[in-house]
Amino acid sequence: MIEEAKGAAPVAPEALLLSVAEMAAADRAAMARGVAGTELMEQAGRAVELAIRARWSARPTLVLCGPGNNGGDGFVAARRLQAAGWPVRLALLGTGDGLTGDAAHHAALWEGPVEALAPAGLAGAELIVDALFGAGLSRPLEGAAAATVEAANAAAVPLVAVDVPSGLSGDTGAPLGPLAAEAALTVTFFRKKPGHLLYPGRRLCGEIRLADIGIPDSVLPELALKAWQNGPALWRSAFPRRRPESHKYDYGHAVVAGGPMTGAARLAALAALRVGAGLVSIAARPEDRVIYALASPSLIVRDCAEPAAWEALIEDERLNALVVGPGLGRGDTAWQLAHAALATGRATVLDADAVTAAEGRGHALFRAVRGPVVLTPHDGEFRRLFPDLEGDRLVRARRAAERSGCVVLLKGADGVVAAPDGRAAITVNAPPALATAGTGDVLAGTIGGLLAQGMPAFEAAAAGAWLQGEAAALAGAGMISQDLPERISQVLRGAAFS
Ligand SMILES: NC(=O)C1=CN([C@@H]2O[C@H](COP(=O)(O)OP(=O)(O)OC[C@H]3O[C@@H](n4cnc5c(N)ncnc54)[C@H](O)[C@@H]3O)[C@@H](O)[C@H]2O)[C@H](O)CC1
Ligand SMILES: [K+]
Repeated sequence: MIEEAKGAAPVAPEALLLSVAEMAAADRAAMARGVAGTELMEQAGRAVELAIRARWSARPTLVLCGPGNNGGDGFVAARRLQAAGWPVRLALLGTGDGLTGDAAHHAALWEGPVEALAPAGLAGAELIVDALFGAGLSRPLEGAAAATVEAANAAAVPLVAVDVPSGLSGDTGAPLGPLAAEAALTVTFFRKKPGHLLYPGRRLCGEIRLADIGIPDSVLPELALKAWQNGPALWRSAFPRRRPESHKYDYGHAVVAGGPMTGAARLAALAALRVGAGLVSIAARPEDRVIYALASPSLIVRDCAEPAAWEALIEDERLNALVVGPGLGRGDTAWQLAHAALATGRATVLDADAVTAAEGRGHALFRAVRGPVVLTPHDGEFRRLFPDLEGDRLVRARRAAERSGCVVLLKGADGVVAAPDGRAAITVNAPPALATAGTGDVLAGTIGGLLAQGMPAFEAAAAGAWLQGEAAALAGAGMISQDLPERISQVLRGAAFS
């Protein structure tokens, strides 16, 4: 289990996400260590200049500066682009009286004219730099700022956002109000924010470039450090290692509760096998026995005609990971099987029909949680299980995890894995092809297979979500869910961590 404690060396420091408030704390901590604010700003503006010059050749550029430090970055970028020979104009929101400190310092270094910010000013620009608002945005865009951003979005001119597209919340990835800039490129600093990865923010940012501006990583232990961009760095140390001297019992025994939709349970079981579970069983109704037996000679089919048989079956503690939900169908069976699984206190994945069966009675389910449980709802299932939770996906997933005592994987293109202790990971590698029937079954089985091998629940859910994305990318656009289990093996064969 990755234990996070303030002051501890952070896990996967390069994948950490900082909230807007944590970023400001990092800035302050850097300055407390003697890094000058004007130097941070110079480096931020330099990062913007270099990112622009790496992608575009010199062209008439208009830099839009806001009244604060985001604007200060814009002044630096404008000055540096001009020094590199670019034709640069600068337009400022307001009179500039509000510019203080670092921003005033850099505004004074700008030798060109300062225009008043207005939509008409966009005429002739072939590149726009949006340095209006960043971390300090506190209300919807209005007045000249709103009109100019609206005109910029309508113009067929690439826009480069400084830190975050103006109008967008760096924490939620949602615009504050009806309007946010649409960027071709966003240059941000020190660490990404959740808003860079959560939709629509991920789309509005365009390409994201992360720049080091001189804030030392040594400031990190002072910060909360509970959110990451999902990737192997976050859970590699907890990933099952294949050892030559091991035998299959070392890799656990996952059991999937089979139901009338046999395809779903087969997908889940095959995924558990492919991700390396030592043994995988399917608890099958007699009438489905042959179908499951034909799915793969590696699958063990156990007769399980009704919930009482399931309860008897899972008394066997060698079955150390239980997957309940895929293919069970709506109705009370899923609820009974889920409760029996939770009562064992063993690692359990509740997916699809098991999540839906808890609709309106989540508390009864959560009270039954005794051991590591991973819930894998999509948006609709989540809303039915946690109808009162508001906020962005990161906030809602965290609250659901805290309330349920389970790891919650809120599936989606910006999937969020959240643990009851507040840790969270946002997945960025889910290709659109994943929105296909059956991928949830594969995901549930993959996580079950990792739990069977002893991975802690948060890391297993994060690794499962990431593997799913990589496997889908390998499978390509025409992917169907049954391609995925084999592709997961392919990803593992090529991975340095398994
Ligand atoms: N040392 C540092 O902190 C560094 C920060 N960097 C850049 O600074 C911005 C954050 O700057 P800040 O001054 O806190 O806020 P903004 O510039 O984003 O906003 C300015 C100001 O505007 C007011 N405001 C908020 N919303 C609106 C609105 N809708 N309309 C009008 N005015 C609004 C509010 O008072 C804000 O304070 C960060 O994003 C970085 O770009 C450097 O990059 C590194 C050093
Ligand atoms: K901006």
